[in-house]
Amino acid sequence: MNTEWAEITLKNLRQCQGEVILPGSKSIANRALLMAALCDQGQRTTLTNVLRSDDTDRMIEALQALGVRLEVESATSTTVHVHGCGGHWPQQPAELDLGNAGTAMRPLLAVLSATWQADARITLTGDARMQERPVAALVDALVQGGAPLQCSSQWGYPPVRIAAGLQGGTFTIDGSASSQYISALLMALPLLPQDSVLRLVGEVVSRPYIELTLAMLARFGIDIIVQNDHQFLIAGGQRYQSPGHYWVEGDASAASYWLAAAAIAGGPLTIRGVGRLSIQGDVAFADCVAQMGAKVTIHDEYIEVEGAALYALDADYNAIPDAAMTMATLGLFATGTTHIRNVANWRIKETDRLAAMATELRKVGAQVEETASSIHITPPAELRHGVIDTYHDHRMAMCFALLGFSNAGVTIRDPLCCAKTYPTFFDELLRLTAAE
Ligand SMILES: O=C(O)C1=C[C@@H](OP(=O)(O)O)[C@@H](O)[C@H](O)C1
Ligand SMILES: C=C(OP(=O)(O)O)C(=O)O
Repeated sequence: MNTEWAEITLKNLRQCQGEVILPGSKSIANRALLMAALCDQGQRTTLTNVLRSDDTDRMIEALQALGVRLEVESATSTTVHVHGCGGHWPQQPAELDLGNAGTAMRPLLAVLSATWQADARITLTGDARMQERPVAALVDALVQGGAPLQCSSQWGYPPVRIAAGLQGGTFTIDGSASSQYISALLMALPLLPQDSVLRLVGEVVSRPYIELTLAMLARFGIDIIVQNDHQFLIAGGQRYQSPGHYWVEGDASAASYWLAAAAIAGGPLTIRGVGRLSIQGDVAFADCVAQMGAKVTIHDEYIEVEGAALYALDADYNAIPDAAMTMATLGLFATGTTHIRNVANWRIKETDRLAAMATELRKVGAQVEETASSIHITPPAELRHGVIDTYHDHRMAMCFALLGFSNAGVTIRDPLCCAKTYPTFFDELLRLTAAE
C-alpha cells in the first residue's frame, strides 16, 4: 500500500478479473485470538490466515499487554501461535486502548469482567469515535450481574473501568443496538463459576454474528444450550479447549467489494476464502448480487462472479449490515431504486453511516432518501465525479471505490482508513483492474 495516499482518484477501471484471495475475517480473527488466549494453561493454538489490520492488531496488543504469550513473526505475518492462560492474566495493565475495534472492546469488556482477579482495576478505552459508540446494554447487563463497572465520561460509553465481581445468574440484554454485546456475554459467561441464563430482548440485530460466535465456541470446547431464539443456558465452570489449529476463513464482508466490482465490470473473477461452507452471514451478499442479475457460482470455499445487466433490489439488510454498505454504491450501477432497509444501527458504527452515505451519494448525483433506519437510492442518468469524504470509515472508502468503474470516476479522501480491516484493498483493486 502506498502510505503517502492522502486521496486516490480512480477512473475508468476495467474488468476486475482473475483471482483475489481474501484476507482473513476480522470477526473470526478477533474471536479466535481471544478464545485461544482463554484456553487452559499449557495449550497452544496455531491460528492461520489471521487478518493483520488495525482491528486485529488492537486485539493482539491488548492480549500481549495482559501477558498472553503470542508468537507472531512480523507485523504482517498471518500465522499466530497463542499460548492459553485460562483467563488468569499474567499482567494487569491499568488501561487497554482498543482503537475503534468493536470486536475487541465488547468481548474484552465482558471477558475481563468475568475473569478479573486483581485488586487493581483496568480501564478499556478507545479512540474518539469508540468513545461515542454505545455499550450501554452490555454495561447494564454486566452491572446487573454484579460487575462494579464505571464509565468515566458518560454512562454506557467507553472508557469503562472494570473490577472483579461478576456473578452468574440471569442476564437480560437488549440486542437491538448490537449483536456484539450478546456475543461478548456468550464468550464470558461460561468462565464464571456459577451457571447463567442469557435472555435477549428487543429486535436482535446482526443475528448471523451470534451464530458465528456459537460455532466458534463449539470449536473451542464451550457448550451453550440454545433454548430458543431468545434464550441460552450457559453452564459455569467451563474451560476453553484448544482445537490445536484454527484456520481463519476469508473475510466475507471484504468479499462484497469484489462481488460488486465483478458484477459491475464483467469479471470473470474468482474470490477465494469464503463459500458455501462459510460460517459468516455476510456471504449472503453473493445471493443479493445474483438476484440483481450477475452470474454467481458459490463453491465450498470460493465464489465465481461474472457481470450482467443489474437490477436494483429492495431488501432488509439487518442480518448483513457491513456488506449492505456495498449495496449502496453497487445500486448506482443498477436499473431502478435500491432500497436498503432495517439498518438503524449503521448510525452507531465507524460513523453515522446512514448520514454519511446519503451525503456522499448525493455528491455523485444520486437521488437519496434517508429515514431513521433505511436509505433509498436512485442513480442519476449519468454519474458525476465526486470527491468522497470517508469519515474514518474503512467501508466508506472501500464501497465508494466502486465509482472508479464509472466514466466520471471518483476521488476518495483518506483511503488508508481501509487499514481497519483491509490494508491491501486499494493495491488489490489496482491489480485486478489493470489494463492488459
Ligand atoms: O460480531 C461481530 O464480529 C460483528 C458484528 C456486527 O456488529 P453489530 O452486531 O454491532 O451490528 C458487525 O457490524 C461488525 O463489523 C462485526
Ligand atoms: C462495524 C464495523 O466494525 P466494529 O467491529 O468496530 O463494530 C465494521 O467493520 O463495519
